[in-house]
Amino acid sequence: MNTDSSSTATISTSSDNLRNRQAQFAKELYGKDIGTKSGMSALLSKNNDAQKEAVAKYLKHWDGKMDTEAEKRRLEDYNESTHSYYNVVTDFYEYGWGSSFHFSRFYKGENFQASVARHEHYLAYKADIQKDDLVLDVGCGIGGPAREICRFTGCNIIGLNNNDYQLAKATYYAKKFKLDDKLSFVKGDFMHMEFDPNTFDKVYAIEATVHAPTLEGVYGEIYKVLKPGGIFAVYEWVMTDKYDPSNPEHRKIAYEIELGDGIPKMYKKSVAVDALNKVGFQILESEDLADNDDEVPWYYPLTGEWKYVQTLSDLATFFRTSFLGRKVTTGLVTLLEKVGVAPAGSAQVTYALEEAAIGLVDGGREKLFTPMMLFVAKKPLEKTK
Ligand SMILES: CC(C)=CCC[C@@H](C)[C@H]1CC[C@H]2C3=C(CC[C@]12C)[C@@]1(C)CC[C@H](O)C[C@@H]1CC3
Ligand SMILES: C[S@@+](CC[C@H](N)C(=O)[O-])C[C@H]1O[C@@H](n2cnc3c(N)ncnc32)[C@H](O)[C@@H]1O
Repeated sequence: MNTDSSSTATISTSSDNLRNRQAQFAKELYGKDIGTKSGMSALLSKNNDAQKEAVAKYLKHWDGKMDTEAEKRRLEDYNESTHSYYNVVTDFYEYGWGSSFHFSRFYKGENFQASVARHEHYLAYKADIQKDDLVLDVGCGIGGPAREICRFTGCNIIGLNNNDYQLAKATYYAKKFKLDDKLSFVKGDFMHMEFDPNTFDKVYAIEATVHAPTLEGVYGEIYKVLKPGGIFAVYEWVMTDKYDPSNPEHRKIAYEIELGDGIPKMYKKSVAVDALNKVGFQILESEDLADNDDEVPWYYPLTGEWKYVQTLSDLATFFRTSFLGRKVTTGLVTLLEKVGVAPAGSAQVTYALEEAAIGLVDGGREKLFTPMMLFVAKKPLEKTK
């Protein structure tokens, strides 16, 4: 009994320490008006020493080693490592992609923003989100999807995130767009949720739970906080059934995705299915939305192939995300870092993002990887396990 309570106290003290340290660090990195600047302007105003430390903390696990020991270290350090990853990539993401940090399908004639919003609406529809529902957004980024889903359905959303900088931005935008009566954002690790059990009507997660060291861990936490009868809908990042980890070409692609996207370990689809079942969910639907003959593939903005661009309004986004645009960004950031305008380590981040882009496109083309494995799962009314 004693041992139990003292170990619980030790765990919560150490997680409080981590939380305080991370919050303090974000303030050092971004200064007191944290969250109010965007993209390149935010990047250029970062503190040099703090940025150097954040880049080192992210990249220390990515030294090319693919053995089980290296993987174990990445899995153990998932929280700090992911936190550091988003401390250094968030401004690039916002500059290159916008405020929703996920992929989407594209229809002919549909522009980039419309496709991103439709992908979010589709998940809200699949999760059966209704007006005034209390909804949890697991790994909410800077709140792009939460703002869109709130406008689309009229629900109330709590966004959970372990990154202080993104939380500051999400909170700032909710206020700016007058959605702060419906949206709130809280700091927390999705592997150890602090909400009361059976709190939420619906839960969704968009391209976030892939950062978990184990899918069973994060799905188990979601199951706990969802009300009985509630729905969980997720776009999961997984390697497809075609992926063979013993094939060096396949493993190289998975490693590029892990490195460039700050993921401790990419799992296969079957691992996600087993994890959902094991924690008690009843899977209502599972579909790989990337497994189709779409004329415009989901990874097109990263290819640099002009033939896919759908509207003139997408030209700026397409240029920034394309191979050529990325080279221009890397060159400019390298120059700005050399003359002391961009913080130290920024160029290294652009190299890592380049690996991400290459791994994602190769994984997409070969159908070894999908960023949109849709699972719709229900927490049964009666306890089944
Ligand atoms: C990391 C996870 C689980 C999801 C994020 C998905 C995407 C939003 C990102 C994956 C790779 C990112 C890159 C960029 C934007 C956001 C992603 C597409 C850039 C285009 C941002 C601008 C840089 O100069 C190049 C980046 C390449 C990778
Ligand atoms: C690719 S972003 C997606 C963000 C958002 N869902 C969207 O689509 O814009 C992944 C998100 O998961 C969050 N995340 C990663 N690990 C986490 C953890 N252990 N606990 C809470 N959030 C986490 C990151 O901080 C980031 O906001």
